[in-house]
Amino acid sequence: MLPPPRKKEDKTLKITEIKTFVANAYRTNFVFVKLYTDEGITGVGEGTLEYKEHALLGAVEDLKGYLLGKDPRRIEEHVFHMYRDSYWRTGPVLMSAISAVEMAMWDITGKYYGAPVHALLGGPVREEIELYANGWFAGARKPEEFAAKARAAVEKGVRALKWDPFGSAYLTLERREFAESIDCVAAVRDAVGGDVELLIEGHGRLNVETATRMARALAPYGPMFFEEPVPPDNLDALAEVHRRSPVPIAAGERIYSLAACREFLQKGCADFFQPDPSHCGGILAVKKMAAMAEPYYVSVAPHNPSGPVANAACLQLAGATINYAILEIMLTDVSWRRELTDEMVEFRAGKIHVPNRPGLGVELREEACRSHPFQPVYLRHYNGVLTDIRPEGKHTAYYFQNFD
Ligand SMILES: O=C(O)[C@H](O)[C@@H](O)[C@H](O)[C@H](O)CO
Repeated sequence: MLPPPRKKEDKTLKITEIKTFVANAYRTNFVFVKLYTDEGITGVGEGTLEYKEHALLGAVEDLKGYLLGKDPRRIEEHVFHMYRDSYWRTGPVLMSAISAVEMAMWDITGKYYGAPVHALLGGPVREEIELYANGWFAGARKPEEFAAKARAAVEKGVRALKWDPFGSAYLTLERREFAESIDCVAAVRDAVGGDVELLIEGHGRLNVETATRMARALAPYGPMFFEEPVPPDNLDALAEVHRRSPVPIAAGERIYSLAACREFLQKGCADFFQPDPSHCGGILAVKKMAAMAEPYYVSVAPHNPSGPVANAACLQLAGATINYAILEIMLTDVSWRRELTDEMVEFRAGKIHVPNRPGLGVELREEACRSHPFQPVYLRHYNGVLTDIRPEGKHTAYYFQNFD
């Protein structure tokens, strides 16, 4: 229930300062945005966009002229203006900047009204959400290594595992590469048994024919979905694979506008739609996209491999979105992830609790962010070092506070 407005509702609340923080992490640098107001309430957002951190910081800088002095509770209005008045609209950089400040405005609004964001978004619809793990495989290269790491994650209570078994392939797979990918899936299925969900990540790498053949070869292993089977720039190709695939298809992390969402849904591209609240325009954009997906009977499973603020936004969306299917969680990160915020993720029996703290429920520790400055990270999907992006020993199993 929405709490009654506070007495000073008529008072203006103004954004007085906008700061950005970049903190180096496991597979990326987290990019956080913090908004300050004249009432002393602050809000945090995250636009983490690996390989484009500097461009993102510049895009946030460009939004300052519009945002400073504005009331952060007028979220829809501000997003409309930041989007329309950019003229060169959409694209991951601009949309991630808008997303980060949008999230921070939700955080402030929730704190102002003393309510968690999901209570202001039409929720709650659930108190906890099923998760699937990403990053559980860090360091594995051979099928038996993936199998051992999968077994370890399942022993910790994880019930769904995502990974990319396609090595350095792009567009086509040689006969040997094709067989190795399937061997890896078979080894993991064999290790975890029939009750655990397997989610196969394609990172947009195959052509229609190869992806279709792969989908058919994956079918005996019963994956929950095959993600981004083809590159993201041809939705007709994706729809074609979806029509011909015997297994469910997921995609959408590289959809940045309601217009692209419309095309994605109308063309029948997937069973699971994966907009990212750090890239598609923010929390309300995901909520709108989820509503657009509802009459197509498409579920949303937002892309969420980034940092603690993005994760908090996804959790709030999960709490208020009826067709939110499953929450992505990175099981591996740097050991200092826990220092960067006061993130408190309650994990129990394969599910995560939706937090009830006002706003997004997570605070940035500015000093800790400053002690882990930017370091370049490089895309590794097509160069054969998919699973090991830091020198051996630098990544750590990032298990949530009460991961048992
Ligand atoms: O579905 C996912 O979680 C993503 O695709 C991630 O794997 C990264 O965003 C991608 O690797 C780009 O760095």
